[in-house]
Amino acid sequence: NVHFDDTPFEDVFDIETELGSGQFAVVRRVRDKKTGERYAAKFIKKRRYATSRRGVTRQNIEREVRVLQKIRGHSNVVELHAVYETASDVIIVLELVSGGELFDHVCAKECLDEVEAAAFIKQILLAVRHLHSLHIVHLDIKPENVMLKQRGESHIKIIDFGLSREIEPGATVKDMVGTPEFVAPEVVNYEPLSPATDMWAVGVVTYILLSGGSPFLGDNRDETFSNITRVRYHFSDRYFKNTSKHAKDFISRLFVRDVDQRATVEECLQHPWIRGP
Ligand SMILES: Cc1ccc2c(c1)c1c3c(c(C)cc1n2CCCN)C(=O)NC3=O
Repeated sequence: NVHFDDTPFEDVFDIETELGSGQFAVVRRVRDKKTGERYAAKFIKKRRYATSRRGVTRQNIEREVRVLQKIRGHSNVVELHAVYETASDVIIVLELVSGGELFDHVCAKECLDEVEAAAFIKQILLAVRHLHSLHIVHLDIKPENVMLKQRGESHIKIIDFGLSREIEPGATVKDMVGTPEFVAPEVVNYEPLSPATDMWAVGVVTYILLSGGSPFLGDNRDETFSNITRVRYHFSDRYFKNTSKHAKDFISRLFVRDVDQRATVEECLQHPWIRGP
């Protein structure tokens, strides 16, 4: 399991380059001094005082670590390697995925052909099925959080479980989380979150992979939210003229307002667009 090491982080790893940064976390590429192995280290700034709004609470950090521990062992989910703590940060050492973001891959090609897109979406569905089977929802599925293991290969890994949480069946979790253009109507309306919330986001990612455009994005946040709650999207002929009926049906089964009617991950894996010929 994960060793919560008392050895100072700096004694074990050399810090190489910064890979990315968010509001309260910085991700750096690090190298184990003994083995030469490279990892991604996520430095999470700890909240100093209860009344502060800066930094992340211990409870939220422990939740992310607990989720990472629980989901280990699936080839489409990034592996947790170790956890360290300093006075100011908790450092989560993670498997390094060096193929770049799926987002960049799509941008480089403007949009993907259906066979390639379906192959990526199938892997995302396999990772999501793993999470949902453990009653965990990701809550921030978007192209930036889907990364290629190696450049030029099509093996993807889901990363960044900073917003993920365990949702026991029947439990009610409400929270305004996620990235506006990917959130489901229940998030906008502050209604209970569920695995279906992830499935909506899979629909948005699929739409983007096939068209390069974002289905609900408006000129501002309010317009985006209004498009989402009214499920206002369309398959513009410009991008979807040559898209198969199966692909459009796959997306339409996910852009469903009623969470009980929305396709589950199992139904998506059985869909003709994913099962293929
Ligand atoms: C080569 C590279 C470049 C940027 C990276 C990563 C790897 C990366 C990684 C992770 C996270 C949470 C964020 C990461 N970022 C930040 C941007 C992610 N959307 C991670 O868990 N493993 C990574 O390799």
